[in-house]
Amino acid sequence: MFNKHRLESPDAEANDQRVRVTGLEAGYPGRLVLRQLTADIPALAMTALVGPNGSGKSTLLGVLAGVIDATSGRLTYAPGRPPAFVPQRGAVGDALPLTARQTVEMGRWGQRGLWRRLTRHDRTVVDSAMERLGVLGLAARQLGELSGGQRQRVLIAQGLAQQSDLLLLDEPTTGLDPEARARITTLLTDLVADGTTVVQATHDLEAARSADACLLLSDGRLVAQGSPERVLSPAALSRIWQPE
Ligand SMILES: Nc1ncnc2c1ncn2[C@@H]1O[C@H](COP(=O)(O)OP(=O)(O)OP(=O)(O)O)[C@@H](O)[C@H]1O
Repeated sequence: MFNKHRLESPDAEANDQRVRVTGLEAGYPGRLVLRQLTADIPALAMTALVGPNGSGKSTLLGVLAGVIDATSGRLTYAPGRPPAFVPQRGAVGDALPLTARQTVEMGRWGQRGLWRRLTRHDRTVVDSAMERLGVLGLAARQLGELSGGQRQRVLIAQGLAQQSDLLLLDEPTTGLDPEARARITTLLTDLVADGTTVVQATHDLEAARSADACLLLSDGRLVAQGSPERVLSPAALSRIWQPE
């Protein structure tokens, strides 16, 4: 598992990190968001991205996932599969004419290609992902008809179906009831134990405190990284969330 001393050491072996981000600048047309961001994503660990609204968490996830291009800086990935990205459920159109099952099946397109039929193995992976998220019973329902929390679980199942060793999630437990939240938290912990590197943006300080590492962002810059106890100190929290 994750070795905290290694993360804090400037001599950390490159292969302790799943992703190394160096001097990253990224954003949207006409709007630079991430500025000179240098950070490590430790391998085989849970990393929480924390920071106020608009601090750049989703943008950083988008860059790590390869859906937002960096304008400068370097991203170094340890050998592994392409990342699986689970966006915020609000970022996924309600009007898509897809069932829950078809949505999860899209997670297999990376391996299978867009037009090929899914194999028996693909269907087993999809079933198992849906079962783990408790959404098998919703398989035939239209995505747009599901409640927010149900849709969230379907999107996480889609991420799981990609069978990546790097899972990026944007606020995976926001809007879930306590039982569903606990289920996702347990699932993510199990995935890390099984060899997945998990990165989640979250406003849930309890989830962030139980992560192996935290990256604290403010205004597009990295304010701190390391163990949750160090990064989420009362002083840091009051400085970031209650500016003068
Ligand atoms: N598609 C976009 N086009 C232009 N600006 C954007 C876009 N998406 C986000 N931004 C801006 O980028 C900045 C960072 O947004 P981002 O969504 O990365 O923050 P966040 O930390 O994830 O916020 P939240 O906690 O509210 O989800 C914000 O100022 C936001 O307004």
